Amino acid sequence: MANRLTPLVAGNWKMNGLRADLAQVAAIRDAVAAGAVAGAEILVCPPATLLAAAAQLCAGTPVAIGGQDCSPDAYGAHTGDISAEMLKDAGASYVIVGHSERRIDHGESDARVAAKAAAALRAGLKVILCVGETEAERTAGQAEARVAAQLEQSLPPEQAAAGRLAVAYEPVWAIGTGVTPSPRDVVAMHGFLRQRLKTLLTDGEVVRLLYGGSVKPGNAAELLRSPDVNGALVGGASLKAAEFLAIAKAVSQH
Ligand SMILES: O=C(CO)COP(=O)(O)O
Repeated sequence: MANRLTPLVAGNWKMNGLRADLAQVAAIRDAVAAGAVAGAEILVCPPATLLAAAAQLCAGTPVAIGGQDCSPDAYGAHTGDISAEMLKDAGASYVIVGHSERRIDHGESDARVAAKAAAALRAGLKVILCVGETEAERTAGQAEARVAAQLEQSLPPEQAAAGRLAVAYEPVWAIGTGVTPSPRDVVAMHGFLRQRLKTLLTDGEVVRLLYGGSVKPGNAAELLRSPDVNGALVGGASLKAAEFLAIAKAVSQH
């Protein structure tokens, strides 16, 4: 049975954006409020410095704001870290955990990612959990095994996750490179992830599966049209409202 889940189109600004760029958030908000992307849920994840201001701009509108990471701890002596409670307090409703840039740059293990996801759910946030293989793993024929292991080991506890979990498939080699898997490969991996999710979670059928990695206005419709692709996690192309909205339109119309 094919899923017909409301697609989620999420922008991950990564370490980009100064206060002047809040104009992009306002432009996204205005277009969404005017009905430009009816049929898709829109989320912007700015850097932590802009989160409260972005949330204020979007308060009372359908545009959600999210964090890009959170601590597994609620508070305490963890210099530089931000807790899920703080994100929530600043106006976030989502947080991304387990992005490959965090796994690689900060040595985050699957267990730590699972603890972050659990902390986010405890704080009342929704979670986008990222998984994805490296180029070497794909070349070695280990893409599915790698992604399955990451999924299993970084999932938060099932009860907490119900209705509040999305999984993003982001092949590391497709992030920021302009190279994407073929639409066929995306369909195959998402189908595989759907089966794994159904085995692991009672509501695995309705967990949204996002694709991320060099999504652009020109390839969004083709990459995202499979029933098991329930949205996108967009990096570089989410920094400009016009590009992000073009992707969201392509997703909402398929
Ligand atoms: O990592 C990504 C989103 O989280 C994808 O980034 P790009 O869209 O810039 O390839």
